[in-house]
Order: sequence, then C-alpha cells, then structure tokens
Amino acid sequence: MTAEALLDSGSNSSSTNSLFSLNKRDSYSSIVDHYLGEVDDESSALTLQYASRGRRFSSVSQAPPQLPAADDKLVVILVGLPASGKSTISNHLIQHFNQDNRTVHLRCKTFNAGQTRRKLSCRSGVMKLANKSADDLFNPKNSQKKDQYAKLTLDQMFSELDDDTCDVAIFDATNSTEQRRAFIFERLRLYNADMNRNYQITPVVLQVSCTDRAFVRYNIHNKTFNQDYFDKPYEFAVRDFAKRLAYYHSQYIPFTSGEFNTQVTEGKVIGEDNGLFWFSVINAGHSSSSESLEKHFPPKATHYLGELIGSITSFVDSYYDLYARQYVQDVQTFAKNKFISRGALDVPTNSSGEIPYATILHEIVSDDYFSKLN
Ligand SMILES: Nc1ncnc2c1ncn2[C@@H]1O[C@H](COP(=O)(O)OP(=O)(O)O)[C@@H](O)[C@H]1O
Ligand SMILES: O=P(O)(O)OC[C@H]1O[C@@](CO)(OP(=O)(O)O)[C@@H](O)[C@@H]1O
Repeated sequence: MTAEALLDSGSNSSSTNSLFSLNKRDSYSSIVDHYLGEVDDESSALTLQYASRGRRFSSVSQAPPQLPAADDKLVVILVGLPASGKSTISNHLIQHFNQDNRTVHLRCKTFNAGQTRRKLSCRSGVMKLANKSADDLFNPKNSQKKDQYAKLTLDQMFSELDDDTCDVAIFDATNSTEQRRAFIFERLRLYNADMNRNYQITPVVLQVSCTDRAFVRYNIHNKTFNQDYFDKPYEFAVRDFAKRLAYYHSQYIPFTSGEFNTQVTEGKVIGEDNGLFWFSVINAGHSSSSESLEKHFPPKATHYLGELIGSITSFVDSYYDLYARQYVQDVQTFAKNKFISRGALDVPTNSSGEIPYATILHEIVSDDYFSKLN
C-alpha cells in the first residue's frame, strides 16, 4: 500500500474545507502560499516508486567523530498524547545536543504539526470554535483533516532535510495511531530510496507518556495559555482540552516492540534498512519503562550514527536529573495553590482578580474523568 493510501484508508470523512480539497500532491509551501500569499517555488511532492540502491553511509574510517557524515540525517518521530510533554522534551533534547561534544555541531529543528494547523487555520491568530462535531478537528471522525496538517509538516521537513538546512529533524505531532506511524515510515523509506535525494535518513521513535494525574492536570493547565486558548475563558479552555485529550485517548495506540520489528522487517524486505531506534520518557523520567526499548543499527552504521544514538541514550537516561527536577517541584507547588492571576484577560475572576483554577481543573479533569479514559 502506498503512503497516501495508508493515510487515506481508515478515514471515512470527506472535508468541505477548501484546504483539503486542494490536490493531495500540493506541497506545504504551495498551500501556505495559497493561504498566506507568500512566494516560494519549492515543490516536495513524493511521487516515486521505490528504487533500491546501495547505501551511501560512509565507513567508520571516513567519518570524523565530530562531524556529520555527509549523507546522514536523523528524524526523531515523537509519539504521545497531547500535553504529555513532547514539545518540552524535544526542546530539551535540542539543548542537550547543543551541549554534547558529540552533537554540538548539529543543526536541529522541530517540525510541529500543531504550528502548521495554527498557521493555516487560525489566520486571525485565534482558534475558531467548532460548533458541530463535523467541524471538530480532534473528533476521530475527522482524523483525515488532522492528517493533512501532518502531511504538510512532513513535506516541509523532508524538503529542509534535503536542502541541508538541518541535520536532526524532530517531527512533533502526537503520531498516536499505528496507521499514522506506518505512513511516516513509508515516507522515510520512499525518501531513502529516491536516487534524486541527497541524504539517507535514520528514524528514531521517542515516545513520551504522562500517567501521573498531578502532572497531567498541571500540563493541561499550562496548555490553556497557549495559542489555541489564550483568548478563551479558563474554564472553557480546560473543558475543550480535556475533550480533545479524551478523543486522543480513544484512538491512541502506543508504539510497541511488535511495531518496531514490523518496521525493521519492512525496511529489510525492500532493501532500505537505515536502522531504527526507540526511546521512551515516562512521567518526565520520573518513572522507568517496563518495556525493553530497542536499537537496530543498519548494516553499515557509521561511527557518527553510533555517536548520535549514544547522545540520545544519555539524554533519556539522565532526563529526570538534568531537566525535570524543577518541573516536578513546580507540579507539587501548583497542586498546593488554588488561584492564579490571568492578567488583563476578560475572564471571570474572584474579587482579587484571580481565577480559582484548582477548583475548575479538579472539577473537569477529575478522577472520574481519568477513570473513563480508554
Ligand atoms: N518535562 C517537562 N518539563 C517541564 N514542563 C513540562 C514538561 N512536560 C510538560 N510540561 C508542561 O506541560 C505543558 C504541556 O507540555 P507540552 O510539551 O506542550 O506537551 P505536548 O507537546 O505533548 O502537547 C508545557 O507547557 C509545560 O508547562
Ligand atoms: O496530527 P497529530 O499527530 O494529532 O498531532 C498534531 C496535533 O497535536 C496537537 C495536540 O494537542 O499538538 P500541540 O499541542 O503541539 O498543538 C495539536 O495542536 C495538533 O493539531
């Protein structure tokens, strides 16, 4: 099945939104241009069939440890529910790469599907409210619409990797279904098999999960100040985000070793084995993984790839100590407080100009709410 068919299968909705009625093969840039009136002649549609070729990884002796091998790129595929900490942890990963001798020279960039959505659908800067379920992007019935933003973001990512403007690309989306991830892996294999492409890309899955209810409440609270919700009343924002999260829970399939093995096998079968790596951060590193996380090096892995994977391994292993202690303290402090000032925003407050957030948060994101999540 092709990458396009993979994403289209399983989705039975048809959209009337003009963005989605554009030709599937329109690139991110051309669609952004269409909407924002910017000029950019980039085209990154993937239309090829697999064309197997020899790997172009340099041998160990050719690749100085501090420098990227000429044709090696890394894509970090984030997997995790909304508000699990994906964007925060990926920013920390970039900070870590910038400080690690092995990776300090790398140009890292995040490609965020949520930003693409906001850029294209919140043109006034404000997220429009869905009046009916057919307009609600996060309702699983409308997953095809959300997939379009992910596809555009991926197009942009491949285009920038191929233009050599970054070495490590982080694909920041929930990527919460197996079907979505199969699509991404398929796109990566197509890229690697394309004789006209300049690089070879190795995928890394970074699964981020958050099961601690105090962490989830704190994270949702912080989400209500982001670009989707800054203009909306606190209670509305919490309710809307909680609904979004419940939708995601209803279709979330975590990455597993079974899926890992399937993807490794697929790469070998078509002769495009670029390796695959899987890492996991649970509760900001406060909990450890019960699963055996997997590393599959490609047949001609370079020293450079080994250094990169070593750097990510040390990041994940020390994540809590180096990046999350303050966060855990903040969650504890937050759990003790009851009010917050919401600045000049026109939202209901008490007589001191504060929002009784704890009451609202615990009423909506209640223990009952958690127990009903799938
Ligand atoms: N590891 C973490 N360190 C610090 N803050 C975090 C962490 N994880 C989550 N948060 C808080 O939760 C909020 C939501 O996290 P975010 O990274 O945006 O989640 P996601 O990208 O999965 O939707 C952040 O704005 C931040 O305040
Ligand atoms: O397409 P998926 O994988 O769901 O991911 C993109 C979506 O993730 C979200 C989930 O809330 O990310 P973000 O919080 O970064 O804004 C949405 O904004 C965005 O539309």
